[in-house]
Amino acid sequence: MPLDPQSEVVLEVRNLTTTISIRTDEFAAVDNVSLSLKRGETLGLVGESGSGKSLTGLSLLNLVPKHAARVAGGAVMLDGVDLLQLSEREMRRVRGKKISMILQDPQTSLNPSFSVGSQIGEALSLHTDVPKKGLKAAAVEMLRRVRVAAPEHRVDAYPHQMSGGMRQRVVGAIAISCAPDVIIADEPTTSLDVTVQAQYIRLLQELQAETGMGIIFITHDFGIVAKVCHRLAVMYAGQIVETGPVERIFDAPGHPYTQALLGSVPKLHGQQGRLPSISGNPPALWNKPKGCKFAPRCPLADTRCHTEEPPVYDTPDQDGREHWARCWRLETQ
Ligand SMILES: Nc1ncnc2c1ncn2[C@@H]1O[C@H](COP(=O)(O)OP(=O)(O)OP(=O)(O)O)[C@@H](O)[C@H]1O
Repeated sequence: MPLDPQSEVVLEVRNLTTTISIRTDEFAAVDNVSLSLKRGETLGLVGESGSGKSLTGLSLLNLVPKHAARVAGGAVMLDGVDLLQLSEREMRRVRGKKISMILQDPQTSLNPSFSVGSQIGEALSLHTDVPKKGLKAAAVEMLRRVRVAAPEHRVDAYPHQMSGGMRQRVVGAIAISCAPDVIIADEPTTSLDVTVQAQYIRLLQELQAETGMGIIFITHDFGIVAKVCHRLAVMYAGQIVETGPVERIFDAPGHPYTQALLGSVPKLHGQQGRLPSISGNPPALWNKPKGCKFAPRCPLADTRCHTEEPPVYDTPDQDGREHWARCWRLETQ
């Protein structure tokens, strides 16, 4: 789905840093992350396990697990307001209404003891002025919007009485019930089988076309990225190492990490592919290399890569669309 180039920016993240406490020390698991999202745009956040994708998503809603993590710096601008400056009480009003999250496992997002209708109704009553009497009818309407068959009956069902795909639709209904500007979808299809995955992705796209919401789509799966994302941000060891339009990154990845990830992945519009494994492991939080974080695994690294952190180099495409990567090799290009 092409994105209107005039589309306005809805979310702007600047220098977001989130630390994890280990004993008496704190380590940056999200390291100076900056990104932006336009209305109607889907931005894919990709990278290996542990690269900081989920923590980035949680930081945007100020939902990091407080016992272990802390948003230590940066700004998350939504509608001119820095969400990181809001009190927990103010933030509760924003969550769900302006920015929502869909998690990987619908089991953890739905309460097994309440009917799905009452859970959708609760979201609606928190953030909209639908009167109490009208909540059930509004929940039925939401279920219809996420293409749940026989919504008048399903509204009274409990989560365990539904299939995984249907539960994820209910989570989607809750997330969009208040027409948020931004949805963070963290591996929302991982627990679904391939056919249901495809249906769910189509649903998200349809809802996006209807509402113009921006989506940050966190995934391991480049097949899904090719289908749903307009732009990509590739994460490694807590940093974004490359950002650009999806086709551009598939055709001409700038960072050796992205190149390695794409190495054995089918081309755009090809069949689905998980991230292939790259030899070696990402660094531990407490043991990140001094220079480029990827240098120890990079086949192209030279001495400087091991000692000096590379800056960001812009390599826009011929239409001038933003594309950059954090790699010394781009210095001379
Ligand atoms: N609650 C926590 N306690 C301790 N460390 C954590 C916690 N949550 C995340 N981390 C650490 O922060 C880093 C980033 O984790 P994060 O879950 O954001 O990665 P990810 O890219 O989303 O991985 P995955 O794809 O496996 O979900 C990892 O090193 C992880 O071990």
